[in-house]
Amino acid sequence: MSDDTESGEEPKRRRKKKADREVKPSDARASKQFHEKVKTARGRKLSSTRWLQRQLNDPYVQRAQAEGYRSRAAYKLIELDDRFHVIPKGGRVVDLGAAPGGWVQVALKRGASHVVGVDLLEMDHIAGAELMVLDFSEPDAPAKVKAALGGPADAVLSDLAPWTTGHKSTDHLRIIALVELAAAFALETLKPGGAFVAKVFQGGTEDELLNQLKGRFAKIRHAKPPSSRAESAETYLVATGFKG
Ligand SMILES: C[S@@+](CC[C@H](N)C(=O)[O-])C[C@H]1O[C@@H](n2cnc3c(N)ncnc32)[C@H](O)[C@@H]1O
Repeated sequence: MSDDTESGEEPKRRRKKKADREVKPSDARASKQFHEKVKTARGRKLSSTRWLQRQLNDPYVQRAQAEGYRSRAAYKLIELDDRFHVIPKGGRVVDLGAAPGGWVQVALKRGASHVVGVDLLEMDHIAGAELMVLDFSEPDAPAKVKAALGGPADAVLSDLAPWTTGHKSTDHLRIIALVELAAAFALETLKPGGAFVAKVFQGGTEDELLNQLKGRFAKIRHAKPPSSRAESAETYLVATGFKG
């Protein structure tokens, strides 16, 4: 996944033995009161040390733990929905790139009646949601998701963030490809009045995507929710009032 990922979970490849940790992430009291400094332990890369330190000092990570959300990313959807009202009560919602499930939890909490979450990674069960392990870039993936949805969507949400290779132009193309797939799916699946929310990265081919979407929605905006880290290139495209 891109280094821009803001999921509350440490990427698996960076996970180290508990004994390497200077401070337990679960020790909420300690992390609330002090800015934690994490020493670089033997065998832990500097990038992992930085990740751990950032997590321990992040108020959204602490809030997610306290409020039972699986990821700090949940707050991005909460903030976007507070502002743009993209999740209608009783609505059908698709969440692309859903793991570990923060957005799915938010969509259900905000009254969506049918939520389909899709990810390459397996997710623990969430009552009331249908979770699919699926590579959304596979040709038959959109049809499978539509079948699970069982009717037109009120909202198509995409927090998809590809795993990066380190090769800049390859990574760039992967990011663009995923956003375009999500947009194409939204255009095919939304019901009139529906909303499309997608993570995009500054420096992507946003102009092309915007041209594709203009005229199909009443309003298209870009928004960076306060919980999205300032140093992250991510922002969200929010298209509302699908015209059909
Ligand atoms: C930033 S995380 C999503 C966090 C999520 N919104 C939450 O609230 O917990 C991005 C997700 O996109 C998924 N992803 C990336 N490429 C994908 C693909 N081709 N198909 C399905 N999921 C993909 C990753 O596995 C990752 O879990």
